[in-house]
Amino acid sequence: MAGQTAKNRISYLGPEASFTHLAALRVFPEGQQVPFATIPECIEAVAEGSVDYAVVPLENALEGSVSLTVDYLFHEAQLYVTAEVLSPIGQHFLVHPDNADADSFEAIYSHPQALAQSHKFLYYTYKNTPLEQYSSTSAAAKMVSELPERPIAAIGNEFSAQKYGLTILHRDIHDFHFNHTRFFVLSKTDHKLEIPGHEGQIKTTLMISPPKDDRSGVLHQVLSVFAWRQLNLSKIESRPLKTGLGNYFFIIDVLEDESATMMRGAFEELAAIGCEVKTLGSYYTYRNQA
Ligand SMILES: O=C(O)C(=O)Cc1ccccc1
Repeated sequence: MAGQTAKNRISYLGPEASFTHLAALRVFPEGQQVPFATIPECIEAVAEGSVDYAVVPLENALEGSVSLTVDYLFHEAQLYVTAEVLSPIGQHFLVHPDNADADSFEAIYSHPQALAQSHKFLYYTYKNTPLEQYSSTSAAAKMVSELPERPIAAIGNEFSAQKYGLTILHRDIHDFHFNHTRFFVLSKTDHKLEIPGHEGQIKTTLMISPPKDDRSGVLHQVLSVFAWRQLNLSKIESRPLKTGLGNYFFIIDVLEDESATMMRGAFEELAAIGCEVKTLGSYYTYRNQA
């Protein structure tokens, strides 16, 4: 059981005050936080061992999966999930204090997920203002703070506003009240991060590739492996295998520890029906406050 010492190095999508940074601080308040410019760079850092953990966004309640993270975990890296962090996400419209009285803006910058989560607000309030994708919400906020002579805005969180000295011109502009993001805490070794405050339920994430013969009813067979053992699923999603149109793998979250007898039976039966199973490990859930 690793993960609690101040010596841990943690990669996150930077710069400081991104949503991912806040998630990383929830589980490693004393760790050494190392910012990277992209999600793949965060994952590569843990895969090559220059950091101990990577904290990456996996899915958002409004926008669905962050496919970059899911696909990287399936195709590129053999890593394990040691914890998940569920964070409430509040998006605000941030401007340089010098531009707080501007009635129009040259452009609005943010991470694509933040722009998408605020789509209705942006459409109705700043219909003709160009939306520019940026590497993260905090990178956009930092950029706006460095260019007071340009009437531009960023979308991001309250901590970015504080950190980079920006004014919140419009608060809570995300389109639906229930806006949460799920983050994974990844490591090269298969273990559970156990620090105070986790929820009781253990979860296991599996990536299952169906047999190549493409016979009918395979998904039904896969689901029945879990159903008759009364193994509860909290998520199922399909992603392209990238081997041809119509070829998919399934990401399944099971509310059980992978070492449980029923789970070991499920793995054997999945192998018997010709499925390849990649387990990302079993882990606890940690919640972040708003
Ligand atoms: O850009 C950020 O701040 C991130 O950490 C990525 C992100 C963007 C929007 C919601 C959750 C995570």
